Amino acid sequence: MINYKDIQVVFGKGTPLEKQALNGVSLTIDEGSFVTVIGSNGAGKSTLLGVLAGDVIPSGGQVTIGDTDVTRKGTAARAGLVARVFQDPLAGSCGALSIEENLALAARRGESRGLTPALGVKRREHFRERIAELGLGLEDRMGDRMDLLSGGQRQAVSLVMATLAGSKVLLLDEHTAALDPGMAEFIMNLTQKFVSERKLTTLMVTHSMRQALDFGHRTIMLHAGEIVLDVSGDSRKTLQVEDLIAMFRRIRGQTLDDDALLIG
Ligand SMILES: Nc1ncnc2c1ncn2[C@@H]1O[C@H](COP(=O)(O)OP(=O)(O)OP(=O)(O)O)[C@@H](O)[C@H]1O
Repeated sequence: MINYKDIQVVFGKGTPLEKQALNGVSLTIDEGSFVTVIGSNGAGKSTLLGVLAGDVIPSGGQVTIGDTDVTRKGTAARAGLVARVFQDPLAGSCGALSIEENLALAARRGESRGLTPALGVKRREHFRERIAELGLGLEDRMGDRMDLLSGGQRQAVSLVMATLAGSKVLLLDEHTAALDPGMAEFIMNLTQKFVSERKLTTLMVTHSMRQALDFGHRTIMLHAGEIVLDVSGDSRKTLQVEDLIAMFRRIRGQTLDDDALLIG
């Protein structure tokens, strides 16, 4: 179980650019639950994920993952607990390293260094099998540099990387936003498969209202650093994309320029 308790995040405190990114967010997420997170630009969505990943340390409140209080732990200290996939496929991997080398690094997240060889024969075979499962033919390109792959191929490899070290929490930050619709669908199906097979507790930020309702068990909407909508169960099942867009409009108090962006 994940618990955010009265989380406050202030960037640039005491400067003219001071920004309250999260304002007393409290949220409990059951183990194995898949939560979709929506909200306008600057609402605090990435910050919410950052607080769990450890790259944002809150100025107030407490975050726990299971029995572990991670509030003040940095990213390295919780690397074995939390995995993250970003919008930019290269943000979570190293473009100059091969697919295989990236997988080797990902598999060692949260492990103490020097105990096991990063690329032993067994590990190599395991990586090859995991990549072959993607059905993209990348198992024959294990030595290719990551930055030679297409955006969709990189996101597929990034998802495999995120599930290699056995982290039970998966954070997805608009991980299909830069992909064409066909590839976005492929990556979402893969995401769904990994999440359900591995029973991952998942938070997925998306600007697509369609994705927000089609995937997961629960949807939350952030606005100005606060949770303004939290739906699950039957009330979520009956919710339509149009309802979400109407709420979005009401909360933002303005007309959206491009509904297609949100629906797609
Ligand atoms: N490191 C930082 N330093 C200063 N301000 C920041 C920092 N990170 C985020 N912010 C500010 O905090 C607010 C929340 O940012 P956040 O990235 O969480 O929003 P978001 O909902 O993910 O937005 P988007 O949909 O545009 O990605 C924004 O006003 C942003 O400019």
